[in-house]
Amino acid sequence: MKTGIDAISFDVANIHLPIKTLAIARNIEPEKLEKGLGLLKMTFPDVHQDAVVFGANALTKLIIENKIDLKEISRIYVGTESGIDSSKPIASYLISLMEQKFGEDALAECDVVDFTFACIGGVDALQNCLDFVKLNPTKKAIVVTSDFAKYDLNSGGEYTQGAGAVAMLIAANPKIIAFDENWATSTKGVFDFFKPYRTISKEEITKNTNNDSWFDNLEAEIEIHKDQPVFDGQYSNQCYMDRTRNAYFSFKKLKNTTETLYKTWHSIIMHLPYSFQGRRMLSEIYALDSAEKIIADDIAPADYQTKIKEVTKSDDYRSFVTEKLQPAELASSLIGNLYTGSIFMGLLSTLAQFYDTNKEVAGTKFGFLAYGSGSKSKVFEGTIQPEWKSALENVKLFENLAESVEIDFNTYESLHKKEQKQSVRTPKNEWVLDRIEKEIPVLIGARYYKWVD
Ligand SMILES: CC(C)(COP(=O)([O-])OP(=O)([O-])OC[C@H]1O[C@@H](n2cnc3c(N)ncnc32)[C@H](O)[C@@H]1OP(=O)([O-])[O-])[C@@H](O)C(=O)NCCC(=O)NCCSC(=O)C[C@@](C)(O)CC(=O)[O-]
Repeated sequence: MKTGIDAISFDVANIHLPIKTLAIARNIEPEKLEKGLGLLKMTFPDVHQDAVVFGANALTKLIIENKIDLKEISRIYVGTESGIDSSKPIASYLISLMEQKFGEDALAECDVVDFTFACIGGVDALQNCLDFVKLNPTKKAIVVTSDFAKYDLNSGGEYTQGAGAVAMLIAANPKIIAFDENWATSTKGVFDFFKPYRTISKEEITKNTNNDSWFDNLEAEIEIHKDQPVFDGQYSNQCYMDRTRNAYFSFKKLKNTTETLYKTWHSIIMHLPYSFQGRRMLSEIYALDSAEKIIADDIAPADYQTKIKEVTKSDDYRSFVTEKLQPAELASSLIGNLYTGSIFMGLLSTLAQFYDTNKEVAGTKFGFLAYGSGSKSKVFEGTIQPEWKSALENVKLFENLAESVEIDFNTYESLHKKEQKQSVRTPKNEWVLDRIEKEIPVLIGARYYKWVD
């Protein structure tokens, strides 16, 4: 029995800063970002948007556009690294919003949970749901990936920001893609990118307050969470390369094949923290797994890096990139990093590109290289199904992205600093963050959302 993705939908922050505007403001050569990293636009959440809003909008679209009977849904598993609570998962918020929209108890028997492992949490949720459907073929699951990739102002990650969600229906005999049995994993505990709790002293917190008695209960130090990660960019690239290479060659062993694996893949879908990450990172695998052995595994480390760099400049590699990777890059250039959603947006971008150019890809194999900082890679593959085109009819990815509203640099900075109070875009037919409870002490921090017609 086949299992895989039966339907797909998405929601992204539909306001953006042109990357050129950011480059000029930060005194970076625009060509570096546009031609070196492949960036064109950077989406950023509006005042009324957060990871719950993106997830709820993608999920609502998935349900309505595919006329999903919620009684058939046994699980909604969320991949995210933008949790807004250490206890209550985003999945719990999604359930309450779906009940508001589709009726009380609509999902009362549905199992829901968040999966967190940086950008690979959505792939972990997918693998888990596939196993569940294999065991329970009459049941269905939904995977929602939702994140806000926010970096500090002026940091090396600033131009890779983005925000949004992808939701997918996982079922037996799927319409879009059926995944194969083999999944290879490579894991190593590292500090390439992480979002630690940072400590702040009671003295620091209370120095500007008028001795409010609520603060008496504070411990000497409390832990605060910041959306922006601590990261080492070039080291994170090295970890990405090491994990994906190891998982790729483990995958070959699992398949017991000596043929050049990537040649058997019609398209390659990778985690894209920015558009050109895949093409910059895949050159090592390309060279090591080529029939001609472009580089040897055992050359001296200094030469090794130079050789890999040379491979990326070759005509062969360039046409390989155009053929197998570029369709996945297109949406990433217009959105930025979606963390858990990036790899699935790459799949959607590839299929939308083939849909719009009327290319038939049913029966072809797609290879997936997932990565999450911290760090873990998973390599797996799937076959595009005969009904993929009809399943994509309503998605209209590039039409939707073209409607994104441009913002200027001052608006971007005031949104980033949370100084902006008024939404840039008037919401329509979507979920919005209504308010966050500020009253002390009961329900402080509780978030309330509403549907806007
Ligand atoms: C991604 C980095 C490291 C980039 O770091 P960087 O220092 O901005 O850029 P770079 O120096 O690595 O590369 C610039 C490229 O532009 C080229 N260039 C230069 N000038 C020009 C010009 N004038 N015209 C044309 N091209 C130009 C230059 O030649 C080079 O291309 P290359 O030759 O190496 O292919 C940085 O943005 C960063 O630290 N980002 C945040 C972390 C990150 O995204 N890491 C990626 C791997 S980890 C990951 O993917 C997981 C993650 C981040 O998504 C989190 C999670 O798992 O949750």
